[in-house]
Amino acid sequence: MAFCSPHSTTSLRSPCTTIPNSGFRQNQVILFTTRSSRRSNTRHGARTFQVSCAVEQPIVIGLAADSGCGKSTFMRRLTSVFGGAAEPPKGGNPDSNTLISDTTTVICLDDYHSLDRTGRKEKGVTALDPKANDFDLMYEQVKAIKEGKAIEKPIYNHVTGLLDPAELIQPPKIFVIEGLHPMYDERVRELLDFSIYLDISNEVKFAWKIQRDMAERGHSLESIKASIEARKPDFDAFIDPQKQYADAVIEVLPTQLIPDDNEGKVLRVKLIMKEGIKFFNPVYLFDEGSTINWIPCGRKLTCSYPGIKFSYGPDTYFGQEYRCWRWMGNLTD
Ligand SMILES: Nc1ncnc2c1ncn2[C@@H]1O[C@H](COP(=O)(O)OP(=O)(O)OP(=O)(O)O)[C@@H](O)[C@H]1O
Ligand SMILES: O=C(CO)[C@H](O)[C@H](O)COP(=O)(O)O
Repeated sequence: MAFCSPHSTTSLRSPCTTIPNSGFRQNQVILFTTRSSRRSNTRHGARTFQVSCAVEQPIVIGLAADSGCGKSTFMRRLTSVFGGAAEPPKGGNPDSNTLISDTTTVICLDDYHSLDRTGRKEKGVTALDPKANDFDLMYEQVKAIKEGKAIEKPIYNHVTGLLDPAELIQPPKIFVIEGLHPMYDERVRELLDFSIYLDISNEVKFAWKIQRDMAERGHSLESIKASIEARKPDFDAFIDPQKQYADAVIEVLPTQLIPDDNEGKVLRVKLIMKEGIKFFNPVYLFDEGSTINWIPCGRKLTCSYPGIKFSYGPDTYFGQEYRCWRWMGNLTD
């Protein structure tokens, strides 16, 4: 939404600024001239008006999770909800981590790794360690986007493990920063309009990562397990604590409906939503504020064994008021 107000140029002392022809901008100044028979406020009958428009700032959303916890999967779904298919920047680096749709640009915070793969190995740090990341640049660039300015963002190349030349990112309507540390640095955190943490339990994380890294990335079971174990101390120290700052946390845990399930195909999901966030109304089931358990009868809804179970109700999380929506089971249709 844009708020526009017309002023005659003489009523404003501000100089006229030129605006680059790209993206969404704030404080746009548009000059236009009309012919007028009246001489007041005119030169040779021409009357000049200035329209200054405060255009909506990009909305900035942070999505945090460990590697292999479904950030890309979740973002693909979310950008399609916002509108348009998300694609890598056209004509750019084929290994770019960025996705752009009509409304939304998603950048991956791996692009702010200050140490490349060799550098991390030499220094004995993981990518989760803040020492391997440039938070000053992350802050400056997210702030610039929020101010409606384009940025030259570095690219971390996951294929080569090197830092590639920067890519140009224009300010979109919705700007999503996804990765390991969107809520780690207080300055970056303050810029977020909304934040989400995907809290995937170790059992589910193992199942998802093993299935993907063996099928798509050619890793062995042993190497995947070793990598998850090696990252665990830094995950606990630097990634997991960010969930206390999130406006919404999505916990994914193994089901309790099937005793000793180790397939990880039937899940238990808990959506924890902070109260009182601007523009965000926690979702609820049937009756706001109630707690509901529901097992569908099976005649109206098709669901395979073991069925599904919902509940909804108020909860506390890190000492704050939240609404909590729980889902257990599997809907097939
Ligand atoms: N909601 C889900 N239900 C079932 N499987 C999922 C879900 N989300 C993700 N997965 C599976 O988990 C694996 C990892 O997901 P994804 O690639 O989206 O994670 P990521 O956090 O983007 O990983 P990375 O940071 O390592 O690139 C994929 O194989 C995907 O199919
Ligand atoms: O935790 C990660 C975030 O996705 C990656 O492991 C990190 O970015 C390093 O990447 P790579 O293993 O490709 O060098």
